Amino acid sequence: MTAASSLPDSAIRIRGLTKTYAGSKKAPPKEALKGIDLDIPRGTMFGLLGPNGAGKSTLINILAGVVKKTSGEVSIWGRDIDTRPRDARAALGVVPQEIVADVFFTPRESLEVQAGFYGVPADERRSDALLAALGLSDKANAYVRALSGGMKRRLMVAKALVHAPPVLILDEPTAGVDVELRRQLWEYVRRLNAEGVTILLTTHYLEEAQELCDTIAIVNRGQVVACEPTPQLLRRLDTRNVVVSPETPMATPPVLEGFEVTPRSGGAFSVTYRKGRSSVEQVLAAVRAAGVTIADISTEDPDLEDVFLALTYGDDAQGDPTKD
Ligand SMILES: Nc1ncnc2c1ncn2[C@@H]1O[C@H](COP(=O)(O)OP(=O)(O)OP(=O)(O)O)[C@@H](O)[C@H]1O
Repeated sequence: MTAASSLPDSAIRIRGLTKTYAGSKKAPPKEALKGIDLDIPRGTMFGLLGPNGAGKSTLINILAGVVKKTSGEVSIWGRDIDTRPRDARAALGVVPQEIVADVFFTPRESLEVQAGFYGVPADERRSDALLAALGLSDKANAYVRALSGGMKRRLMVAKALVHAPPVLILDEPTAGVDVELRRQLWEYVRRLNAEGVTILLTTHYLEEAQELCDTIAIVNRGQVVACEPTPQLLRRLDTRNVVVSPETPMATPPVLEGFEVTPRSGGAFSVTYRKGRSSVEQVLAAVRAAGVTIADISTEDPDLEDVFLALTYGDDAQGDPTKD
């Protein structure tokens, strides 16, 4: 057991976490999280990646204390969210997906109110330092409704940091954000991380996660399908698609042993292969061997859906003797 004075190895520790949303007359109950185990090491920049509806927001809302879990254990900075909810929340700053603007306050007032909410004593408040760090000093006394969308978003980052939490969650922080703001935001987040703040970032974008995060967990349909150091995960995701248009359009694409085949519009189909394991040449040979005459081909890099397919496919294929 760790001594009370030492820092936890895991900034966030999750075991067997499930969440089922109650159903209604119109909708059946929804099992949004199906038993999540996750350790987010202290000091890391951790990416939580998944498509729409994967369960990312549910997970984050449970951490933030706004959604009640169905079962499982969660601790933040070594503090159990069931037995020490206030302490657990105090260790966490959350920048939500949606911009929530306090229209009646100036940015400085907004930070002061938030600091008051967390019980930060007046002499420990750092509103001006945060405004400066996020490039909002000259807007300190402006009305929030006069700020641009990007400024409001930066103000939300500042608000999440008023109580100097050791763990910061950024939920889809760059959705709808322009390139320049994205760059500034990442620069600041990297600086925070270098100062020791553990960062948990959720995103739809593999590119964003791979650029920023040292570890990436992929969630799909309420389950963690991968959790690895970024370089290791990227090696596993080394997939490409070959899109084949046959001479005669095919309503049902051929079955190609060792490859994932997906129908495309117009009687075409795509074949997903691992660059490290196969080549376009081998894909084409397999297509021809299946009796297909090729009219045209193109290649494309995978999107997130293909990544999930590749990951799940890889798992299914493990130990499969037919696979070379
Ligand atoms: N309050 C709710 N009641 C019922 N079902 C819900 C509720 N909130 C979320 N869900 C369902 O739970 C599943 C997970 O949703 P969640 O919002 O956690 O996913 P997500 O990965 O955050 O997606 P997004 O990227 O779109 O925010 C989805 O099928 C969603 O429809």
